[in-house]
Amino acid sequence: MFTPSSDECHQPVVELEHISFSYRDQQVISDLSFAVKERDFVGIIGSNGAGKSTLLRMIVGLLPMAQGEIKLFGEPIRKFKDWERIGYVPQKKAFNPLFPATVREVVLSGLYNKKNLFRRVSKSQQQQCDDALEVMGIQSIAGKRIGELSGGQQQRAFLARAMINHPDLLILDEPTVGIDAKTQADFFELITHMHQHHHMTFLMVSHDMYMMENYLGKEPKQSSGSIQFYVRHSHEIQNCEVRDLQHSLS
Ligand SMILES: Nc1ncnc2c1ncn2[C@@H]1O[C@H](COP(=O)(O)OP(=O)(O)OP(=O)(O)O)[C@@H](O)[C@H]1O
Repeated sequence: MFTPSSDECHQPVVELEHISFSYRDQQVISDLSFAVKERDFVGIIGSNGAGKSTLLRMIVGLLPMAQGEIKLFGEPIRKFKDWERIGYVPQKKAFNPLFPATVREVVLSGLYNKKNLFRRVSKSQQQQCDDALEVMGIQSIAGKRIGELSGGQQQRAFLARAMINHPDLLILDEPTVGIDAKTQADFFELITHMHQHHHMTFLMVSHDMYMMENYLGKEPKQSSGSIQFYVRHSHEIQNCEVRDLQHSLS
């Protein structure tokens, strides 16, 4: 009987095909191809200015692609509409600490898109918000102003915001910058737990080599320019031949 290999039995979530990008005359990304598959944890490292944030911003549709093709869940990005399937936590420097919103409001804003910006928040949406706050362990600070929180608490709030729609893919841009070592370790434990137990796919930029090597191994799977991709599959992926065998027997 044919049993697909772990690489074959999980669908691509993000496909980058010969991507190039320039800011005016500065070429930042050149002919990059890479695929993130279901339930991968992909860590991206690279020197300052290598183009990591630019790449993530292209993937979430914030920057137009100059050349090449990006597919999300198998669909070309220009046709893709299912943005709820993707949670994105941008770099912290993109956040204005004077922003006058509470943690609850920030988390709820993850539900809004252009269509429902002015709708009242329903009971079930409040429940979704409570669930996200609970998963991140920040229910007790839901009423606090986001700007008053510590860096680690803010990161949890932004993660809860990205999680509120139960995304299949979570994209994180340097999520632990500016937070202490203990909080960083807790944060990594939280996201690796989510990777192993919540069947999610992760794409994360980080300068934290210790975490990368610890969770993703010492060798990058691929390098492109000065960007390197480290990959780990979740346990479910390693066992997917078994899963498929069980499916075919049931
Ligand atoms: N809006 C912009 N306009 C012009 N140039 C930009 C813009 N944003 C980034 N750049 C330049 O593009 C290059 C790549 O930037 P990017 O932020 O993607 O790098 P990075 O790998 O994420 O860096 P870091 O590790 O420092 O966050 C840098 O040289 C940067 O100065």
